Order: sequence, then C-alpha cells, then structure tokens
Amino acid sequence: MSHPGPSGEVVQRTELLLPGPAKALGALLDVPVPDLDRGEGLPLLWHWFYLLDHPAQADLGPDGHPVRHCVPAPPGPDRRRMWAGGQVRARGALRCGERATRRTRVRSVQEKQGRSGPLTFVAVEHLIEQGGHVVVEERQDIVYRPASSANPTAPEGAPIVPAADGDWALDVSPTLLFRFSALTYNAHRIHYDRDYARDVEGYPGLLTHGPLQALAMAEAARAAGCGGDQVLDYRLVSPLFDHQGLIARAEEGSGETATAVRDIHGRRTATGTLRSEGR
Ligand SMILES: CC(C)(COP(=O)(O)OP(=O)(O)OC[C@H]1O[C@@H](n2cnc3c(N)ncnc32)[C@H](O)[C@@H]1OP(=O)(O)O)[C@@H](O)C(=O)NCCC(=O)NCCSC(=O)C[C@](C)(O)C(=O)O
Repeated sequence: MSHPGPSGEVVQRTELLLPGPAKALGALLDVPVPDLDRGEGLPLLWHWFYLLDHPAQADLGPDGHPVRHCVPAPPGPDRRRMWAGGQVRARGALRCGERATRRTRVRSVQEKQGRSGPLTFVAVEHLIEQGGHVVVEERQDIVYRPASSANPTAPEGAPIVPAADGDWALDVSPTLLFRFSALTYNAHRIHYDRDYARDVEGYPGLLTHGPLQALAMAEAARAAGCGGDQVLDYRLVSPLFDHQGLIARAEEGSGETATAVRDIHGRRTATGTLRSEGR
C-alpha cells in the first residue's frame, strides 16, 4: 500500500480479496452469499468490505476518524463528519480469489448553505481495478458540519408503520452497528459510543451508518429480484437512530428501480435509484 497522503494525492491499496468479509456480511445481514469461487462476483456495494484503510491509532481524532495521513482529511478542526450520499457504478465483476487495487482521491470540495447551517461537501472518488480493468467506479459524498450546527431531534410519539409485504427490514441494535463498524474498520464513535454521540455531537441515539442504509437499499432490490442494475445513486436525507429500526423497499419502474429507507414511524432517511447503463 502506498502511504496515505494529503488531499489531492492518489492513495492506492492492493490486496487479495478473500471470502471472509463477504461471508461475515452475509451473517451480519442474514442475506445470501453468492458463489464466491465460480460466481458472477460480489453483489453491488460489497466492495465496501475490502481494501480498507488501516489508519494508525495515533492518527485518530476525537470522533474516531483519522485527522491526518488520510483521504479525505477533515476540512478544519471540530467538524462533524457525516456520510451524505454518493454514486456507485459496477462496470464489471469484482471477484474473490484475485488481487484488486483501489485508487482514492478527493475530486471536489464544495461549500454550501443548508437548512441546518454551513455544509462542506467533499466528493471522494474510488476506482477499483481487477485484471487490468476498472470494475467499480464510486463517488462518496462526505459532508462536514460545524460543531455549532443544529441537530435533528428524534420524533416522539409517532405511530408505528409496520413493514409491508416486500419490505426489507433490519433490527438496528447496538450490536449490529458495532459489527458493521468492525467489518468496515470504521472507528467513528457516533455509531457505537452512546455517551459521545449524545454529549459531544448532540444526537438522541447511536447513528445508523450511511453505507449500511445504502446497502439495505441494494439488498432490498436484490431480494425483490430487480437484478442486473449496476448504477446506484443515493442520498442520506435524515439521520436514522438505533431505536428507530430500518425498513428498505425497492420498486422496479420502467427506466429504473426506486429505493428508499424509512424508520419504523414512516420517516424517510435515505433515497436511491438503481439503473442499468443499458436501460
Ligand atoms: C446531509 C445533511 C446534513 C444536509 O443537511 P441540510 O438539511 O442542512 O441540507 P439541505 O438544506 O437539504 O441542502 C443544502 C445543500 O446541500 C445539498 N445536499 C443535501 N443533502 C445532500 C446529500 N445527501 N448529498 C449531496 N448533497 C446534498 C442540497 O442539494 C443543497 O445543495 P444546493 O444548495 O446546491 O441545492 C442532512 O440531510 C442529513 O443530516 N442527512 C443524514 C446524514 C446521515 O445520517 N448519514 C449517515 C450517518 S453518518 C455516517 O454514516 C458516517 C460514517 C460512515 O461513519 C463516516 O464517517 O464515513
């Protein structure tokens, strides 16, 4: 692996993809693991469990994310990092049993004014190559907010909206969030340290990871048989806390599959569309 450098630099990592992370994800989400020896490659978004950065403990900041020798680096001190959305395009099969290389760089930094205050959006590009071809092309939108920004509150007393036929539901417990953090080597404390999430960042509970919600949308589409879609565009539109459940749904339309995540009260927390390049 090349040593992580400052923003603008390309950070590269190569490894042999082993079956372990895919099997661990299957067990965590109770989803079918495809044939890892002879199959068509890993399902959409399963690359998130491979080619992970391993920052030095000494480089972690107070929120558990690295503050130096990392891409992206936070745009300033005392910022609150969130995963805001992104786009993932599968351009070929990513297979276990073969080496793969990921190249990462910051594509753009944009300052915006949101309802909740100033927002710095950092678009991070990841390209994964295997066998001489780019097989996964991804943009991750990471947002940084000042510590003084207004935080959402959890709606109280709203009626429960039960899961319907075809919904894909997860019980979001601290153990699920902890195991997802461990599988992605993500030490961000908002997902497992309730005291920190409440007292320092001001959230009413542990936050459900953005990638976990995106994965739920992709898995809902896979379970619904909306097969073959290779491009996912998604946004995390509102924080989802650990006591609020996670219910994903995917519905195939004429040009694309619409997908979303809601909490047990019906509040939408993520939206996405899946499409094939050819449709
Ligand atoms: C993103 C928040 C702060 C915007 O907050 P807001 O409501 O203040 O924004 P807004 O007023 O709706 O929009 C302002 C501007 O931002 C843009 N915008 C607005 N939303 C997005 C988006 N998603 N992606 C890209 N752009 C976005 C929007 O289009 C607009 O741009 P414009 O002025 O040009 O029109 C707010 O919607 C929010 O809190 N979303 C939920 C975030 C969340 O819960 N993420 C998952 C948990 S954090 C996590 O998983 C972390 C992890 C894994 O540990 C890790 O660090 O990597």
